[in-house]
Amino acid sequence: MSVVDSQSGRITLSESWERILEGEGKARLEAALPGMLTRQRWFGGKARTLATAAVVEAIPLHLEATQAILLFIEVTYRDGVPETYVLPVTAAFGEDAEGIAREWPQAVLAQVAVAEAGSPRYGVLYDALWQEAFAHALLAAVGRGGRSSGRAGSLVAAATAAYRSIVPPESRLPACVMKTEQSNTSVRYGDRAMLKLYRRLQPGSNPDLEIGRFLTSVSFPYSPAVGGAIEYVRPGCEPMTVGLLQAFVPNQGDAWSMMLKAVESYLSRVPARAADVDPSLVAGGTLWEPGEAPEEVRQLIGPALASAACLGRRTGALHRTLARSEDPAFCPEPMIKDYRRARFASMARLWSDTRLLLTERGASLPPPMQDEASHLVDRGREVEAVFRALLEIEDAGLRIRCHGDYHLGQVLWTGSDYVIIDFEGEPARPLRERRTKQSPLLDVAGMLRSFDYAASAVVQSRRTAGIGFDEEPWADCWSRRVGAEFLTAYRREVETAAFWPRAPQAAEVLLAVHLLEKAVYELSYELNNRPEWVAIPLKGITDILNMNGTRAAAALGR
Ligand SMILES: Nc1ncnc2c1ncn2[C@@H]1O[C@H](COP(=O)(O)OP(=O)(O)O)[C@@H](O)[C@H]1O
Ligand SMILES: O=P(O)(O)O[C@H]1O[C@H](CO)[C@@H](O[C@H]2O[C@H](CO)[C@@H](O)[C@H](O)[C@H]2O)[C@H](O)[C@H]1O
Repeated sequence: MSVVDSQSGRITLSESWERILEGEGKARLEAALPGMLTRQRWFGGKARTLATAAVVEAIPLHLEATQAILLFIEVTYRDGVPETYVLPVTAAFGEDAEGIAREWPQAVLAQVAVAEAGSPRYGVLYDALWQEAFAHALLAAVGRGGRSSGRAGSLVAAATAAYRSIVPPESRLPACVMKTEQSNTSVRYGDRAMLKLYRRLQPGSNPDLEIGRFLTSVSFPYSPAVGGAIEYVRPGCEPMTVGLLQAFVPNQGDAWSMMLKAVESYLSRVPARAADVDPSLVAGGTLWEPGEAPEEVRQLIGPALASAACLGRRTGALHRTLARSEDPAFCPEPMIKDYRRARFASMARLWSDTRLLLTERGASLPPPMQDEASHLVDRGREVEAVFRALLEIEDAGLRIRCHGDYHLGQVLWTGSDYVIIDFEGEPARPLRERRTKQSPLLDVAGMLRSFDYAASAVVQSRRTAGIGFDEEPWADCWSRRVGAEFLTAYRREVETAAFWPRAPQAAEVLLAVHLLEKAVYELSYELNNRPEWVAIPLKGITDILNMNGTRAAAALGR
């Protein structure tokens, strides 16, 4: 039984802390949850007005010598649909508790006291992933397999055949929460394994697990092997993915940080050579028809060209592999009219929501951007016409399972090759949508936008720091040439695949449609998350609207 001290808010328990949800403790925990959730990087509801947070499932976990409770928390907002978040909690007392409150204050949920004969023990209830013993016990539970029951369903842990090659037997690898956490939280076990706990629970398998498990089963060399999963199962419902164990890939950083360095070094070399390079060479070539890059430009850009080509080949290999499966969840499907209609509707919705957001927030943007924003709002019909090309296109190839949120941050550089990670799809979309088969040009467009982001982000930060001259044409040249290298290598890899559209113009039009969709998504992402970066997709959209493929798409859609 638990009671709450009304002054301190501390929850006092007469026996074990595990009885925290009995008596007054549950309401106290639920009152503490909003504050804790909004402090977390992984909490996706920060931009919404939170109304309530309620514990809707509690699964006691007695793993090895550790005790934890896995909580499912239903969060409701003033508007819109509720969300469910996953939070494993455990307790620490005395000096351990003080250490946790000092080092990881964001992990603490509530103050507790357990009444023991005579003097109470004071402690904290906190996110169990930060407890090394729990992290070890969870890893072992995946390897062993097992089930723990909650009120409505059970948590099931299971290993794949790859577990043994990932986790050395009888080992105790140092475990720690990774600082790079984003929408989820991952625990790293030495240089061998990584356990990712998904924070938002949604019905159905997470594509990260589904795609990862498939790629592991065919020994795909350019993604981390999946060693197991933790799922929540309930009679009559699809399992929900709670955790994913995968091989840790020792790496020298992601392709995003590599490309930022490459752009920085390119731009710093330009002034010394600019006078020798004919301006038409800087502006020449297109993404789709780049022609041979002039030697002066190749030399200036340097090794980023070969890196982009390698990434293009790996992306092609990923798509060919994903399209090879006969499993109904993977096997390619024709782009029938109904699918294209649904995609057009989703793109048109994205555009009208983003356009509204841009109109609302436009006035708070810096003045030069306000003009750009209003020009874009005026070009609304043109944007819609490009998306409408999807309805008219005759040969769109096949749709396949894709990465879904492909950008330079989703690729790790091992020192000798690229490894593709995070097959979760765009975190804001429902799982069902993320598992839908799409045109492979969705991923291609994602990566091409990312090259453009890298170039623009460096120009923007150099401009803010007062470095350099008018670097934009040079940055555009970098992103077009590096992007074209990626695209050419990718096309070479997939041109004989059944999913690739046979008519070259169809592929070019499809690419334009997906580039525009991604850039509109980015505009909405930046307006909501990083207003200082809004200029990047704004310029991106204008550039995309001027591409030949986009003009052809708009003509088709009019
Ligand atoms: N298998 C892996 N090996 C090594 N590092 C990884 C691995 N998977 C992810 N990471 C690192 O963790 C970060 C976050 O991983 P990611 O899967 O993108 O998480 P999230 O879904 O939370 O965005 C990555 O940017 C990368 O630095
Ligand atoms: O990595 P996530 O799954 O969290 O993806 C989201 O955040 C990304 C930003 O971290 C965002 O990507 C955009 O910014 C990147 C640079 O930070 C850039 O490389 C990408 O091209 C650009 O789209 C992504 O869109 C979003 O879903």
